Amino acid sequence: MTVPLLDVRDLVVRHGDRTLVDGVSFTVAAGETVGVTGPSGSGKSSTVQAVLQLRRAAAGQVLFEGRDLCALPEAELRAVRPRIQPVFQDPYGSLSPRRRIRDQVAEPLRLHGRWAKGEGPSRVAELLAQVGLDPALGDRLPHELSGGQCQRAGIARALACAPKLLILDEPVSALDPSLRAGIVNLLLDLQESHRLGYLFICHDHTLVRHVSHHVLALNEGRITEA
Ligand SMILES: Nc1ncnc2c1ncn2[C@@H]1O[C@H](COP(=O)(O)OP(=O)(O)OP(=O)(O)O)[C@@H](O)[C@H]1O
Repeated sequence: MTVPLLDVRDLVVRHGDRTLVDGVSFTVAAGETVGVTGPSGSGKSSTVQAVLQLRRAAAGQVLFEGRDLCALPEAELRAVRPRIQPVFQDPYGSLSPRRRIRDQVAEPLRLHGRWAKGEGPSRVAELLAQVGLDPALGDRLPHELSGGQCQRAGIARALACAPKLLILDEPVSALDPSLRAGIVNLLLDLQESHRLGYLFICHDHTLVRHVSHHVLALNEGRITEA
């Protein structure tokens, strides 16, 4: 049996004596999208923060390629982190406002030892082209791009980490409706070409059902429908 990319088992997240996530289990296979919906305050962000190891799980397991991230020593966790990349709602918020797009896409390549001398700049241009951006836009600062272009640049930066799983936290809801389909189609194309797994938080029921292989509905920290 193949090991799922992500296997979340009986996840519990608490804040003080409040239980925010109460025994949530699901899997995401490579190349598959799992949608997460639910009203505000139902535990969607707390769940993905625990998957990203930004929040400590009080109980349960977060198995990524079979290894429990909650139990990994920090040094090993650091090696796994680049494989799980978040894409957030605010396209400008995920980039540094004062650094050129090119440098921000290059940074993960340098950090993770994939900046081959002489090939780095062409790799950045390739990543920008992969997300549908003219590589010349690499010279710009985030505020010189549209929201849609900026979200694409954020996705290029995530791809520079050679991820296997993207955590898409409302990735199109802050965008002008006319730009949303372009980003959704880009994500679908990238999923196919890179066999990426997606955990896709989305309030829009029509969209989440359109793009997801499975949908989890959360309510008060529990899955009410799978
Ligand atoms: N740091 C915190 N301190 C106290 N309560 C928190 C904290 N983080 C989250 N909560 C509470 O936990 C519950 C779940 O919040 P969470 O952000 O996970 O929900 P959500 O489904 O992502 O909501 P939204 O759609 O509004 O982002 C909410 O009642 C929230 O108020």
